[in-house]
Amino acid sequence: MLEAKMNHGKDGDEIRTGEGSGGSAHWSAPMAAGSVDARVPLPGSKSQTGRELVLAALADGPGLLRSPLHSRDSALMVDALRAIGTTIEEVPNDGLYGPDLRVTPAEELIGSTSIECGLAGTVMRFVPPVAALALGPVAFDGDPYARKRPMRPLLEALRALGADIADENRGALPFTVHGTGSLRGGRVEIDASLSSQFVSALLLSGSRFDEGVHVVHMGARVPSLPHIEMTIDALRSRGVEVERPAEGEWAVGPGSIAARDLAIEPDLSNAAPFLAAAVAVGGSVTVPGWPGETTQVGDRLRELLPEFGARVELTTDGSLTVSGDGRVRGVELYVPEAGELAPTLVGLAVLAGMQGESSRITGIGHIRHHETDRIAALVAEIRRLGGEAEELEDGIAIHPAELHGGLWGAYADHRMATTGALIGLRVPGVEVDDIGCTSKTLPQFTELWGGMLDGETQERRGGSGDAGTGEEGDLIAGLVNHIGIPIAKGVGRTVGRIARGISEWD
Ligand SMILES: O=C(O)C1=C[C@@H](OP(=O)(O)O)[C@@H](O)[C@H](O)C1
Ligand SMILES: C=C(OP(=O)(O)O)C(=O)O
Repeated sequence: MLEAKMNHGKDGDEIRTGEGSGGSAHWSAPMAAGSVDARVPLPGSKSQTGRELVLAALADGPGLLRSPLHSRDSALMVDALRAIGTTIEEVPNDGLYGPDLRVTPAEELIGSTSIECGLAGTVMRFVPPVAALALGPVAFDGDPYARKRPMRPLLEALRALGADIADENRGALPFTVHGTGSLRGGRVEIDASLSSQFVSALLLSGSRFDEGVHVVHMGARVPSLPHIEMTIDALRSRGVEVERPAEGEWAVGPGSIAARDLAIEPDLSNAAPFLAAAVAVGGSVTVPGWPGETTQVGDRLRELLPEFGARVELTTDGSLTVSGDGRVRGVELYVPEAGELAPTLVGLAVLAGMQGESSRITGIGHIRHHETDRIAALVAEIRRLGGEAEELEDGIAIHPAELHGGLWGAYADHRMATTGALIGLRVPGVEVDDIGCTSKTLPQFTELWGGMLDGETQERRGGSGDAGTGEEGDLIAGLVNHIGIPIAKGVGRTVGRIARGISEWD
């Protein structure tokens, strides 16, 4: 499994611009020579993997996570839970993207350890309540920008529930949770307007608090509500009753969390740039394994991409196909629930701007607190390539403009990096400064992106083998076709490369 050792910017100064944030070489974003035609199977959901790891560590017996995500964020979560005594073992499977995980909860969670959060919001928010249940101090720290991400409302809520926390950076990383083996719990007021993860964090561990937890949101709009639905869903599927006493309130009673053997869905938010590619350059992209029912916010792409002019089809065998004709319409979108998708949506809006159309994407003020200030970063990078973008208090406006090539800063943010790749499909000479930061949730990004475009090359060449070295990939594509998940040969080759490379990732 990928180890959590890629600390983008960890030893350097705070990452402010995209230039050289991670130390990896610039990546020339490939331009599309024509339309795309590819199937792109994606690894597991970051958000589900993180939740299910936490719940499995707190459960009443050993459990299994099938086809989990293996990426920097998930590795950090695994390491964090191991550090406080959880046993997590890899179990080989037949999947494309790494082993299953068997999780055996600790008899007693232990402290006197430290936890590296990297840039993972899920680790820095979901693990501190678990650490309060451990015996002894647990010190948390993360990447330079992680120290800027809001923590205060959660730390204050945990204190109000009985936790002892020392936060030398006053409301941000680094801080130390002095666990005592239990937490009183009860009713707590919290302002979750900066991140839904504060609510999810309290609910995930809440049933292990002596009095359970009753979370009362006090403040402006809570963003990313589907992620709270995902938390509730995950808890209910493990026998934890979750109530909603009123709007903006969630409660779980004290009790146990059932151990489970479950499968993680593909990451539908990571599907966004791939599906958007079909809108950007025309043709079609299919993501297999699309769940018929899901709480993942990426499912909203089925309504959001048609706003740009795409056609979307979800087949009964669970494949989502997005098709376009290369014309990208401007949009007016208000998407507080889908901040995670916003960088891709903005990328498409930029391409619409190149076709003379204006767009406004609002309801996303909270993405200033994601891996970087995404509103400032997107506007700065779009302008750097000659685009016309404007920061709004709660979003971004894009105006018609031609773009030219140049450096696209990723700010150590995986979704900034993939947005640079998306724009680079239509703008020659886009260089992403730190494509390596896609390892946060999708270490295979460049291979899958190249494979998607190889599929396009194959299509233009009439489907014959083209790259000369693709036998193994063709074999895998053929095999996977045989078991019912057809993929383009180019992607098959990619998966072949990934399969060969898995043991080299760490
Ligand atoms: O709970 C989760 O897994 C997440 C919640 C959301 O955070 P915010 O509420 O901070 O937007 C989302 O953007 C993030 O990528 C993952
Ligand atoms: C906001 C994101 O991540 P995190 O879980 O670190 O908050 C994201 O993946 O877009």
